[in-house]
Amino acid sequence: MAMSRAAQWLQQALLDQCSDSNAALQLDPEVVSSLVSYCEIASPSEAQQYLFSIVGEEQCKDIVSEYLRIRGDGGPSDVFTFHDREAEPQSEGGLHAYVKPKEDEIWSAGSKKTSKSVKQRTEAQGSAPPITQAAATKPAGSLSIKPSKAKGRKGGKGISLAEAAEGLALFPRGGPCTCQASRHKLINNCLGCGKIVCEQEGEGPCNFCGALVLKEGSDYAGLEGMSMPPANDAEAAAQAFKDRLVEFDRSAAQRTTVIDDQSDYFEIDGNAWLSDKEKQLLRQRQEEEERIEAERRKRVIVTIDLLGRKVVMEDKGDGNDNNHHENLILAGDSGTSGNSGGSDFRIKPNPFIDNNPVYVGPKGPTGVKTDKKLINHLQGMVLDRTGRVQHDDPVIEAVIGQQLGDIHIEGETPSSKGWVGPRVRGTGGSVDNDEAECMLDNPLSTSGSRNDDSRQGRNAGKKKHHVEAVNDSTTPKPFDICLGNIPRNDGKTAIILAPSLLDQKKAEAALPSIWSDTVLMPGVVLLKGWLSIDDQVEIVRECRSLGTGVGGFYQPTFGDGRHMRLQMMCLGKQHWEPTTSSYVPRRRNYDNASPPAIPSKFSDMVRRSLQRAQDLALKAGGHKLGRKQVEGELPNMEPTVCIVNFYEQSGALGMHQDKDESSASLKRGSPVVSFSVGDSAVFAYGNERDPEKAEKIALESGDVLVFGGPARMIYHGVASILPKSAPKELIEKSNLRQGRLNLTFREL
Ligand SMILES: O=C(O)CCC(=O)C(=O)O
Ligand SMILES: [Fe+2]
Repeated sequence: MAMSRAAQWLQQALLDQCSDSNAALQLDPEVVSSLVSYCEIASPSEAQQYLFSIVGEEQCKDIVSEYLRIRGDGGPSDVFTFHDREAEPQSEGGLHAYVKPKEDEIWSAGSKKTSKSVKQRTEAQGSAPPITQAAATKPAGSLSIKPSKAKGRKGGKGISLAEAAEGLALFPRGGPCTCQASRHKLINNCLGCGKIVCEQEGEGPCNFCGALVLKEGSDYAGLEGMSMPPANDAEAAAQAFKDRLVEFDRSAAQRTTVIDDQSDYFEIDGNAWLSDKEKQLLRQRQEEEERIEAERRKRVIVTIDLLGRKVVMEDKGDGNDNNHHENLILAGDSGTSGNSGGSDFRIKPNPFIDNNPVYVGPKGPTGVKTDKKLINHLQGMVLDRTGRVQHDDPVIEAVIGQQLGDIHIEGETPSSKGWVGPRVRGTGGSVDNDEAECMLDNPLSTSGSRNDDSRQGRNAGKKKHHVEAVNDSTTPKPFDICLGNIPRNDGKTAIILAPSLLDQKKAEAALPSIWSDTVLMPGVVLLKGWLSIDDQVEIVRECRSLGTGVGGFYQPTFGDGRHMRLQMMCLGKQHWEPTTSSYVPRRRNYDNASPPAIPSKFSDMVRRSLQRAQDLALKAGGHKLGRKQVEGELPNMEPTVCIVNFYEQSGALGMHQDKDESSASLKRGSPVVSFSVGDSAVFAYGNERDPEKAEKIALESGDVLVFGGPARMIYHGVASILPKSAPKELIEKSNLRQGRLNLTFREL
């Protein structure tokens, strides 16, 4: 092949240099011609690089630049050095040339002897530089070489990555180091021999075995982005799978979270993995948590429902926060709808209690139909109240008497069962909890306690018959109408409050002032203060004694399970049973006890008072006409039954007729004689069931009311009790607790 002008020039220049006996370069002509022929097929940069590494940069810099200039590939200013590799142009024809070392060549990485050894070998063997045609004709772009990091190195050669990977190439970098990455940073372990390569040694072939050692993510020798596109789908899938595995492995540590709660919470002191500081921190945390828990236990949450007249407190006994009463959220009375389920919520439920107060508006509790004519208890006389008879007057006294400061709520629930509730100064005893559950007894409502038109109770629904033996230990201790040992109930926490003071004052103010005996209507006579204080004290003593004995006071329940808002006992021949609204010899609904006899003193008082009432009735217009009953007349009556009621402050009795006595007695108009002792009551009576249409009077302690004859079937009821209205003397002498004692005598 004919040599180009540039090649001829190069050959001559090199020979001339070698012919100089002083020159460092001593090559024989054959070697020179091999060099030239390689340069001819190499790209300018490769030719330059090649010449620099064989001949030496210093020695042939000028020759190379002139050669390239003649080749037309750049003049002296275009001379390439290792520094300029980034700007390396494509070789002519897109060919890359590279130098493949002979198999027996040992390349010492980073050794400056490289060019020399090649030179020496070349000299010794007189052979051409190692150029293979195959490599020389490798297609462009198949491999590219990025600039070496060992900038400024003299010598070096173009290599393929395949060579580099095999550890055959020389990579310029720092000198050998034996620190094993203890002094310098770690590059990596050699995958060939395991040598630890440090930064001092740098990336490149391992100094020991020659295998390529690279940093993770290295772009050394252009590895970055050099990956070949997958040849086919299978390869692509395999590569993707490999990448996924590698990524999974790489991020394994981040994914794995170890929660050592044993050492976090339970084992502090003996934990070998914790430092002293960590132990201290954990101890502090534990103490803080224990403190918060102790405070939580001490906290007592009390809901005072002024509208619903109730006090309800958290029962923490079972340790469960049973918050399943969200449907019982208290609603304020909007004044129009009275819809307790409306959006007009005023009081949030106490989340800790089972018995959240339920607001019952004029329409009654949600889902319960009540008479729409029920009287709004906030207007005048309290006729429409919700609640039950209760045993809790001390706390009511405190609340009503605005002595809230007197209530000492004890910090902790002493037992898991009941709340040892508010204690009131001076009473010494705990406040009873209300055992009743019914919220529906609307006093004076037509569907009230003594429902329908008489003492005929609702037979429908569940009946709570208590037919156990009288002395059954499950029977609660009878109610004591006098202060002293107050019997406890079953630990439920709802307490029904009496009407607010405002309500009571309004009710009182609305009542007519009656100072003397009066015929209220034909057949209804009020004997004002007829019972002397001594009589009253006697009545209290007898009732207390009978009431706490067998067949004594109990809180009756209607057939539908509702409780009456009073304590009751019957005296005489029969027991009136609210579940059936009938007279029975024994109270099957409760403890099977038979009623105690009516004390003769009582019967005597009845006879005398009735006599007085009859006289008044006659004077008022009633008179006898032969055997014919005349309007206003009150017939005689020998009491065979007495119903004794004790109303606490929230007690009441709905509008009803007394019509469970014998038909003969009723037909005759046999009068009912009623004694009132203790706190005053707002008593309603009239010819209609509608309490709004009823007359209201105050029945005070000592009053006797007689209704019979033409008024035997009047509707009547107790709207409310006026607290603290009992005569002081009576209280002092009898120790009667707050509330009202009422005895109604009738003939069966
Ligand atoms: O307590 C009252 O004044 C009335 C009692 C009553 O009506 C009854 O027991 O039937
Ligand atoms: Fe009655």
